Amino acid sequence: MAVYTEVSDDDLAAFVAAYDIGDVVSFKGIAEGVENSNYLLATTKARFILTLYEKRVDKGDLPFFLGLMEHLAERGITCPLPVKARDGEALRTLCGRPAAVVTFLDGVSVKKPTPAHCAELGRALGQLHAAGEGFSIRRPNALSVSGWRPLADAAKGRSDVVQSGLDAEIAAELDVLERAFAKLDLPAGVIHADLFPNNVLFLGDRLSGLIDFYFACDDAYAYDVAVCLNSWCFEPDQSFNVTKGRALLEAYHAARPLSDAEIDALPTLARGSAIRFLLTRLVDWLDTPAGALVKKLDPLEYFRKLRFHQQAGSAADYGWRG
Ligand SMILES: Nc1ncnc2c1ncn2[C@@H]1O[C@H](COP(=O)(O)OP(=O)(O)OP(=O)(O)O)[C@@H](O)[C@H]1O
Ligand SMILES: N[C@@H](CCO)C(=O)O
Repeated sequence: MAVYTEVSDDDLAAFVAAYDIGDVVSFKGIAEGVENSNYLLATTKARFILTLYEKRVDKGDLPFFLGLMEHLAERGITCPLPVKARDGEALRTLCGRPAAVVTFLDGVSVKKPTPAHCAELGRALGQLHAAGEGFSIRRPNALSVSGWRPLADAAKGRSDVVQSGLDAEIAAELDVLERAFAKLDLPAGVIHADLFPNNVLFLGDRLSGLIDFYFACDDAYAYDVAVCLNSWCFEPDQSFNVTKGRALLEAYHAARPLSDAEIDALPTLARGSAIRFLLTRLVDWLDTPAGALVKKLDPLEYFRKLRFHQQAGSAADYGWRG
């Protein structure tokens, strides 16, 4: 579910009246997503997504997210474009929550990405990184290496109910990663940081849009590549598909060339990205009450991915041919 805040007809009518987007034709909550309340809003002019930003989104970050989507859309990236109301503001309030209207993108997300989808994704990610250059607002990645220990502490003493020995495994991994990340000095800029298949839309085999920029931040570009290797290139049996990895990396490299340092860092970055999603899923798993409507995501999926990366010797294990 992702409708935490119900919007009444009167509230909606008053809200839409501030825009030049036509009259409401239909308004429907969207089930997918876990962070915010999303509605599909159809008007006499077009379709839009209306998002009410829920508790986990820091209000102070919204100018970054909305400004970034505008910056990227102006540079040819197919991402939602925030729609300004007549007073020139895209960020408004609805039902006591910060809210925005963005353009609707056609397409569907793929459940089982093929190598062709991975190539499309790699190319779009490279283009996204290049297009983000020059964006003026900064947002450090709160879920990078300095954010992992506090998450592990939040789960400490409880994670063994998910898997015996998990606390100790996480602590040992963090010791390794904190040292390894301290040595990295990689090209950085705006990254999406959560470009999972559910946040990428396709029309057939062609990528038609990127959505959900609410984890976007400043970090190493190659970390974003590692997030995608994790979320696009493993099979349901948790084996890594080298053909998909190669398709993703080669298409990315063609759009934004990877340096030798970035390529060498991939196993470390993939481990880091695996622990990031393991930890956020673990804390959510432990903190979400039984019976809550939110779909809980399996932390152990990322523990198994982490195991693979711990064995990876070089980028060749991800399909990189140099
Ligand atoms: N601009 C858009 N165009 C078309 N569909 C969209 C758009 N924005 C969101 N959606 C739809 O709404 C769903 C939820 O959106 P989104 O992923 O942004 O939500 P979220 O609550 O931030 O979720 P999560 O962080 O779990 O991915 C998407 O899966 C997609 O189906
Ligand atoms: N993509 C995240 C969910 C938050 O967007 C995950 O799979 O853990």
